[in-house]
Amino acid sequence: MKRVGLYFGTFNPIHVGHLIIANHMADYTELDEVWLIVTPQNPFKEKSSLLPDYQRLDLVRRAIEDNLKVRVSDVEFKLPKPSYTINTLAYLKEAHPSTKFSLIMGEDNLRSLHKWKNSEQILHDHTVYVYPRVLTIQEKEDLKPYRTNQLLANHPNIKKVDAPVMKLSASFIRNSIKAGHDVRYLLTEPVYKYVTEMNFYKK
Ligand SMILES: Nc1ncnc2c1ncn2[C@@H]1O[C@H](COP(=O)(O)OP(=O)(O)OP(=O)(O)O)[C@@H](O)[C@H]1O
Ligand SMILES: O=C(O)c1ccc[n+]([C@@H]2O[C@H](COP(=O)([O-])O)[C@@H](O)[C@H]2O)c1
Repeated sequence: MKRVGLYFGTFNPIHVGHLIIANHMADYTELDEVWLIVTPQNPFKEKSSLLPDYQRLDLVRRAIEDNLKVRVSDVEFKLPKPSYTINTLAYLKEAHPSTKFSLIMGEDNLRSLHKWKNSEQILHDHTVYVYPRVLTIQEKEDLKPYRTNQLLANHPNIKKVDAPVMKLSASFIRNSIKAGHDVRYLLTEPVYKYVTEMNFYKK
């Protein structure tokens, strides 16, 4: 059975922080592949600087190039919105019956996992690979209850992975481009070239 870790994100744009995690999970854990699931624009959320779905997907394709262990998926583009992870998992399981799907998320997202639709079922049926994040003092405070929460702290399906930590976000990159800073080392070369050519995030 193939083991695939799903890494969900807006990827607006995909940056080296995302790629380091995806590659680490594919290379250092028992996962065979990592699929980057590009999340469509949430119809309930206004985001003026959000590139259209197909352009963010294109950037992810350019970023992973020919990496056989890190793939991209547009599965959520065709599914009902908003994209509940439980629905995406159900669709993927049906489409790929001989694949075992796991989730990949940062420890910051553990804070809100209990609010996800059918979160207990997700945790019961899937391994969740959790990587460390650089947390602000407030985020550390917010996480405290979950560190001591039995469901999450000692859950057999939560696997902590000591992946490299990089304090970088897509919003920092967008703001940097807008302000005219040099972001070439924060993106892969093909992504940097394309973002520059297309004048993305300049306004
Ligand atoms: N530097 C990073 N290292 C590890 N994980 C990251 C990093 N940046 C973002 N992530 C995580 O990767 C997932 C996908 O990232 P996404 O593009 O949605 O967020 P982002 O880069 O923080 O973007 P934005 O700043 O626009 O919110 C999210 O779960 C996010 O928490
Ligand atoms: O399924 C849910 O109820 C659910 C609720 C919130 C977030 N998620 C997933 O988590 C990803 C990150 O969410 P967010 O809100 O941190 O951008 C998002 O792309 C979804 O795949 C899923």
